[in-house]
Amino acid sequence: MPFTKMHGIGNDYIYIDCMERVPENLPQLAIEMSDRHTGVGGDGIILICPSECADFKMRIFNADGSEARMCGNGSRCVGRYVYESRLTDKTTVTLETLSGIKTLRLHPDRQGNITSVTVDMGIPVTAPVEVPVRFNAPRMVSENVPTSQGPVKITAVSMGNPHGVILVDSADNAPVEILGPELEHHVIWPDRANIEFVEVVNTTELRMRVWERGSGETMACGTGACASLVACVLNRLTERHAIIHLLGGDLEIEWNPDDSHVYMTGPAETVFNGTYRRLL
Ligand SMILES: N[C@@H](CCC[C@H](N)C(=O)O)C(=O)O
Repeated sequence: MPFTKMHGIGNDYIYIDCMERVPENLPQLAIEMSDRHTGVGGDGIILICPSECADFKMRIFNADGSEARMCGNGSRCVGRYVYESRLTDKTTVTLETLSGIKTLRLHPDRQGNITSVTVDMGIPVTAPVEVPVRFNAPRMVSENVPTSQGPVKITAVSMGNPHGVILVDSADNAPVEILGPELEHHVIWPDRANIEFVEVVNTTELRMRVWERGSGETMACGTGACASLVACVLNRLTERHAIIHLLGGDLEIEWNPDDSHVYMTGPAETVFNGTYRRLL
């Protein structure tokens, strides 16, 4: 089975062209291929499929085999893949996902390589929640958040998939590996969640680390970056247009006041092509 390894600022997935045929047992395939010791290695797999209502359809499976509804970094890579594989010659591409149809604007350079992609991520859905978990963490930014024993203030944002955004003094020192898995599985979420730890640098810059549902800490999360900006705007901490610094690089996010859509711009990189032979 041919595949292409791609990443969006270090959020790496294995892309499988399913325009002709879809492999069997996708959750198990995602677990096998994503394994960084015994597989190809990645944060999950992404299938590029035909669509009846858009130019293409994207399906994403996390490294633990769970299927997600949307992937920001993945959608940019799908844009680059379909253009550079000549599956389309359009630079505005519609992409069906489990959370609706997204529009991708591809930005080719003079050689025709797609250096960056802007994705219309749609309208976010938000809710503030308080979660009573215990943690030993640096002091949180918000005055509402007590110290080590008390509730954590979370802004819950759906970008088509669920996110819990927590404000921290320092992204570097955030307890991502301790609080991340605890909050991912907290009972407040009907189907787990992605957890973002966000440091406000200034009104147009954030630093963010993420614990992703089904994949653990990753280098970046596109939907998470969008959710973080939305949470910061709602908490009156930033403007509606900001640069989000993640472990793997930067994303530009805008929450447009006219249409209320969130727009994400960033790179998409191809790493290598390969062939995978399933042994089981
Ligand atoms: N890394 C992705 C999000 C992938 C899905 C997520 N782990 C989920 O389960 O919702 C992104 O760039 O948005």
